[in-house]
Amino acid sequence: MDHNKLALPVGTTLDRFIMRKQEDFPYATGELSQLLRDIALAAKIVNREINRSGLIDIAGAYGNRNVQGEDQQKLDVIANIRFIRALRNGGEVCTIISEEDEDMIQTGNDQGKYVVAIDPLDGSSNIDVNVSIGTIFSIYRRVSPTGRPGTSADCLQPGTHQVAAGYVIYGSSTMLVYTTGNGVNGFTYEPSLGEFFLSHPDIQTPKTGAIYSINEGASDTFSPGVVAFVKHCKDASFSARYIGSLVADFHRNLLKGGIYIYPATGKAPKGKLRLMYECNPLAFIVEQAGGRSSDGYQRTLSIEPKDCHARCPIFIGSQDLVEQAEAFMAQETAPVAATLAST
Ligand SMILES: O=P(O)(O)OC[C@H]1O[C@](O)(COP(=O)(O)O)[C@@H](O)[C@@H]1O
Ligand SMILES: [Mg+2]
Ligand SMILES: [Mg+2]
Repeated sequence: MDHNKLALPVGTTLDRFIMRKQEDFPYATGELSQLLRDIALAAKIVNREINRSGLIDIAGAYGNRNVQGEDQQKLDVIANIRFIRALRNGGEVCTIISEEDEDMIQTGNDQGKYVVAIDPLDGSSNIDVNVSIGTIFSIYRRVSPTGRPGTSADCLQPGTHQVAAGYVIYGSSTMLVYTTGNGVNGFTYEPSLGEFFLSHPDIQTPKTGAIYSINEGASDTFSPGVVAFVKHCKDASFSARYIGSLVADFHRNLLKGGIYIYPATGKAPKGKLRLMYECNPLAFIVEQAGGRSSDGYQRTLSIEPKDCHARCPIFIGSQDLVEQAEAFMAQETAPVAATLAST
């Protein structure tokens, strides 16, 4: 598909962009378009809550723990409610997998063709300190359009089956970045007009870069391959950048070139990040932008999810950097020099 078949000008509204892109698909019925609009609507509402979170009493912990064993922040809960409500009211989604809910959420839209996996609020540790946070979503089509919706066959599909994925970053500006498998486009929110406008058409991530993002606080439990790759980055005078909000670290590296790694650690032997609503959607986007994503060995999108909240290590970003990291992982016991020579 020639992504530029319909190169819409910067400043095109998201609504118009969705509508015009739908025309690329003669058999499109508009349901996915409507679903993307529902997500954009919820993002606008959550954006408003985030922007004024310091003024109203929505800062701090909610007092519950989620299925991950994490203390839920009030904004985690508010964002979760807002997105679930928008997806339920929109009517296109039969089942939702949310980071904040242990079980799959059946919306009651039994005719809904889509399953959505969502991280309503990403970067929870940064909520109260005014650092960029986000929302991450992944969309699948039901495998069994008739019959009981939300079966595990519908919900536990590999990332290669995603029909769309994206994220919202609530930062110095608020942006929505998404793909439907035909390139990646970014839209910036203009609050006074209540509209998202095309600001980053057809995003291509640089093939390489000089930024590495990893929480070195856990480095004493990194595997030899990760240790060797981090040393390689330092020897190459790369810049270390780590915000602690996956969406924000990913977005920076997507635009500037770089690699984000959340490896297996002593505390998180399977990695910390969740396959269905963190790793898969960002892997779909980075691949559509010319980058790469794996667990150090296997392509992220081909990993078979065992359950809704399955975790996996992630190495994601510029093609060359991820390949280099994979070479170190493959040769965990080989001397660094030999590994460098072979990459
Ligand atoms: O504090 P750590 O271990 O570096 O983990 C930070 C990572 O955890 C996360 O906060 C996990 O996501 P949630 O905030 O959605 O739970 C990522 O955004 C971030 O990259
Ligand atoms: Mg997250
Ligand atoms: Mg979250």
